[in-house]
Amino acid sequence: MQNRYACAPEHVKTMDTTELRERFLIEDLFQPGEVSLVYSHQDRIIVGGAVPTDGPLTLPVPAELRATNFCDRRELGIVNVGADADVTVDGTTYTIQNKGCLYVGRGAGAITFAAPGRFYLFSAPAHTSYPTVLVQPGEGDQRHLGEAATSNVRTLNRYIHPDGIRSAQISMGVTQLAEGSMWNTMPAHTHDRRMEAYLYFDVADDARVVHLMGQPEETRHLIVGNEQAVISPSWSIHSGVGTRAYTFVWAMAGENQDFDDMDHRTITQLR
Ligand SMILES: O=C[C@H](O)[C@@H](O)CC(=O)C(=O)O
Ligand SMILES: [Zn+2]
Repeated sequence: MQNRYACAPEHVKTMDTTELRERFLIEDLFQPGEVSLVYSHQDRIIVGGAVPTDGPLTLPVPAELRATNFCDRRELGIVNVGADADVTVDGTTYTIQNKGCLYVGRGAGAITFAAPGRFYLFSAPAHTSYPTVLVQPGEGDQRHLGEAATSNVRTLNRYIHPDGIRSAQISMGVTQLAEGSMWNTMPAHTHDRRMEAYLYFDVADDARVVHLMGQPEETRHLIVGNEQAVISPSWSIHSGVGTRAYTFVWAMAGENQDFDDMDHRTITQLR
């Protein structure tokens, strides 16, 4: 498991492209035949990618967790960005459709992933246990956002949240841009109560997303390709513009689970 420490905003101001990418962008999360994990000290979340090929893959229990099972003290959200495929938790099999989500509560035992899925993982420490629940695309709470005039028509699906799949601290969902729309989360916001991670997917091979990060008055950008993830500290904006439409998984952890508790910034405040 890769380890990434948290960075202060004063440090981020001084970073060049290479260092920004090393610290905040995860380019190689989806490796054929492997489960890849990155431990971030931003709220101690773990992001991962599981790409089963020849046979099912078992979620490893990295030594860094000092645990017997991955979910001994953690909960886990899984979104399938590949074709419909099975995940087995403690002997129960769930078929997650493309863009569907499985929540795995604290206390779960062995977790395995089957082909042809491409599974994105987001995990956080959990103080209590909630049931393992599957939600398929379209079954979450949907918000239709944006306008053609601002090139940000999109559908936001909330899966793990206080009125949906319950969790100890994870909030998680999928936002899909309409054809011809390119912007997400502009006007931008921060939420000092929560960190957030984005996984951009369904990005065309010859397309990129320009992800905006940093303090609102001191922004930086990352050029992001398909199935690459970005770690967004609580003090950072997280917004993106693609060279064409794309989809992303967003997931948060931290002090609260109040989705609308955001510190909004106007477009003209950004620097
Ligand atoms: O705090 C919430 C997150 O930034 C995302 O849910 C935003 C998003 O999906 C969107 O505006 O399209
Ligand atoms: Zn946010």
